[in-house]
Amino acid sequence: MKLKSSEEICISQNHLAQLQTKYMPGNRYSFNSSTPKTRLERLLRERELRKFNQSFHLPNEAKDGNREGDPFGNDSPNEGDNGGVPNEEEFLEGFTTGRTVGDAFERQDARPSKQRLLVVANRLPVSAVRKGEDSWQLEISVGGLVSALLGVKEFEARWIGWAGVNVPDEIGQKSLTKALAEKRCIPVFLDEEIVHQYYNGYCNNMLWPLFHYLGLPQEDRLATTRSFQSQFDAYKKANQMFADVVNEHYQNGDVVWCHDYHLMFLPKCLKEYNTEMKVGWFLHTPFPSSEIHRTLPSRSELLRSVLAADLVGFHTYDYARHFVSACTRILGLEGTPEGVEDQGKLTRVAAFPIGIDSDRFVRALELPQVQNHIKELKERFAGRKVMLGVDRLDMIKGIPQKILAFEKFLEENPNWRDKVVLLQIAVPTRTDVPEYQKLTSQVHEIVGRINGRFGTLTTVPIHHLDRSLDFHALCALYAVTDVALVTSLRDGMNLVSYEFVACQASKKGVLILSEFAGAAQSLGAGAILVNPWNITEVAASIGYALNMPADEREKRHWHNFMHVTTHTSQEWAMTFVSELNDTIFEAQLRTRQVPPLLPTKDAIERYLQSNNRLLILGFNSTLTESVDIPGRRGGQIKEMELKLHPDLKEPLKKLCDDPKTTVIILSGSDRGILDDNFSEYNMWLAAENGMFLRLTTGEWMTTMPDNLNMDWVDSVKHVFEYFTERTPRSHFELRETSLVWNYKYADIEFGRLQARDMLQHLWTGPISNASVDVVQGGRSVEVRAVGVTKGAAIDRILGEIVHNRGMKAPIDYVLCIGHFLGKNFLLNRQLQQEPR
Ligand SMILES: O=P(O)(O)OC[C@H]1O[C@H](O[C@H]2O[C@H](CO)[C@@H](O)[C@H](O)[C@H]2O)[C@H](O)[C@@H](O)[C@@H]1O
Ligand SMILES: O=c1ccn([C@@H]2O[C@H](COP(=O)(O)OP(=O)(O)O)[C@@H](O)[C@H]2O)c(=O)[nH]1
Repeated sequence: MKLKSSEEICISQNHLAQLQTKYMPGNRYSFNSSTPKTRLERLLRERELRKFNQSFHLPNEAKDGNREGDPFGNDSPNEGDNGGVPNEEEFLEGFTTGRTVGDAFERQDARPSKQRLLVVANRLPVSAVRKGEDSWQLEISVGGLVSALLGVKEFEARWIGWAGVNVPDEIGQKSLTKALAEKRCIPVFLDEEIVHQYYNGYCNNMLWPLFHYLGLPQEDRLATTRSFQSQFDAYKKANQMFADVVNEHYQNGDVVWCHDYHLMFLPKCLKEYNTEMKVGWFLHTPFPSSEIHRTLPSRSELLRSVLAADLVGFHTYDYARHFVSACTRILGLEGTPEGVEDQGKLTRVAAFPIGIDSDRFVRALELPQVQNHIKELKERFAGRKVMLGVDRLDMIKGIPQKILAFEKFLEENPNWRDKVVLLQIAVPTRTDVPEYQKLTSQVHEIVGRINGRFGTLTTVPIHHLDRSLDFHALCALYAVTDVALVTSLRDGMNLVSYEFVACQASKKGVLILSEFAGAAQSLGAGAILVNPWNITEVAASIGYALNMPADEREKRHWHNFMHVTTHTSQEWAMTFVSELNDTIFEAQLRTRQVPPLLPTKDAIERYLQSNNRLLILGFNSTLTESVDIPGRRGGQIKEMELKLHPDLKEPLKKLCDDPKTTVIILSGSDRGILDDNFSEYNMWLAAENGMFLRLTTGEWMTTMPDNLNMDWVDSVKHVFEYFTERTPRSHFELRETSLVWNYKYADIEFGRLQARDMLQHLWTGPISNASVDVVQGGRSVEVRAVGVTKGAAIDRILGEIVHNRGMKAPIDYVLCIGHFLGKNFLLNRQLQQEPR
């Protein structure tokens, strides 16, 4: 890190003073005029503070030699054995120590405090290899999730996960726990059977292919369909085991960040244990279209468990959108721009594209050992352009497709055959899963065939390695590459493409990138985007990339380099945690706005003391039987019948027979429906929002205001018929004072679009001047004569009841229970003013 000039530091000190006055006094979220009120304001300020902390504190720390908690703070390339670039051991230390800016607002002195972060992922950043009864060797794990999270140095973090090894004995478990503790890692011990069913089975044979659009097991994988239930049980059991370890180590105020498809059940387990826990969940893979997710037998359970988290994150907006859509279509919940809402509880859903620790790569290129590697590679491949693929040997990476495209290129361009080489690093992964074993032989076979076809006695066109490389070797390879080839069929993000760009400052090579990798959204402008399934297109792109003029390469590289060096893994983690903190704060604010729960004990006591009570009850969604998930199960017919819940019949009868209690059913439903359900009770029925009233022993009378104009009905009916015909599974009800179009069972997104169109027409079309109210419900549109509201009707209803009963004593108790919408607000207000 370069020291800033004194002038810059001086400016920063002024800036500090300003910031301190602006943000520091009092609590982070206290409401005075200078504190941010909206989420965006808060997040913007927090971001500004983060930037400020980075630019202001680091030079001072470097100057003081105070590098505690920041082993890489002063990274002059000449320093230390490693030139300031951490080796893998140190790299790991970097993850486990460090400062935070997440809670900077809470400090008075502008020196941020550390926020404790529990990172929970299936795999620990190190895998353990047993060397003796109680001795262990720890090796860094390979994969994008580990790479990205190791770059996160701003929190006091602990990592909880599986060490990739079965440790059945107590001595082994104790000694491994101790060895891992030095790396601030905490193991979850999974036995072989669980690993087989949970990791190899449910995670990697079921969820992984499904989330990457490869579908559920078919043909030879069909047998696994039968073991689905036991695998799912093991999945839940494994998630609970992770939760138990988190609970054991959790301290108040910790942020718990759960990662990936292995742990979709974890947020629910954690919240069941402690509702106060701050829980975030991030998915590193794509989240597929809801039509794909819908095929999964445990689709609903998994979605609901994830929704227990406070914040749910994805790499791209597309994945976030798919998730919200799955929650609306499969669970019938409300999707909003903020996330998913269920009975007033919001789970925030957003995109947080991951990045890499780009500095680490840039600095590594200057190390002597990397320079030596680079020299060797240049000599080895002199006179040939180098193309590179680096992937785990996984079917989603499109390795066979990549190699076939390269073959096609060689086939069509004989002049390139001795001038280009493809180096493919294929890291073995999930080797216990049969699909992966099959892929390995398939790739070997194709590589052998192509090398046989185009190789000579001294050279082969493809160098294929079934192994991983260490960090330095990888950096050298990235640096000497002319064209990197990423052909994932689907990929959550793909960090290899980022790492390649970070190492290309001098060469400015070309990136050919699958449009189905999340990275295509961020590096799309500089890369050549391809459809990996289209081998002809990929072959042509290889030719284009190899022949690309220097100025075009430079422009493309620069664009991507800027992105990779600014959207780092540190930024990613800090943004996620900062939004998680903010989400919790927002939820607390919202909770304050929700009307408090009825104090049941108090309500009962007062009920017992009172002598002339009035109970006003809604019907639909208040006294009816609940129907299963709407939209999918054919529950429409059942619910349209609107039946009183059988369990309520007995208590309702008792209430109605009590001479001290008057019960009114106040409903939007028409008279017939109320007659069908309540004729046998001694009560008042107020149909169509109170426009019709009857004591069950008497006749219906109307409480409609005089001169209610209903001339508009035919025009509206015409509009409703039109939309009902064009919106499958929608329907409308023609009542005497209103018309209601309901799309609760229709495709929710289509229903909403149709409703928007309909409202537009009603507000601006032929009936725009009629004296009607057009009311937009959750999943309905209602048109009714002006004045037809429960609020307006209640006065007339009360007058009628008091008169009819010849009531002398005042009403001394009113309890109103219903499923109220904003449109009934008037009624609520009136009742609140009633004497109690
Ligand atoms: O732990 P394994 O089963 O050996 O698999 C390795 C990791 O693979 C996946 O990585 C994903 O995360 C990357 C970073 O966000 C992303 O760039 C990439 O597109 C994904 O495939 C998996 O999601 C991890 O959980 C695994 O650890
Ligand atoms: O020999 C190798 C090959 C790959 N990697 C790392 O593995 C990660 C792969 O991440 P990516 O997001 O591309 O895909 P994933 O494997 O997570 O699906 C990258 O950080 C690579 O640097 C590595 O350490 N050694």
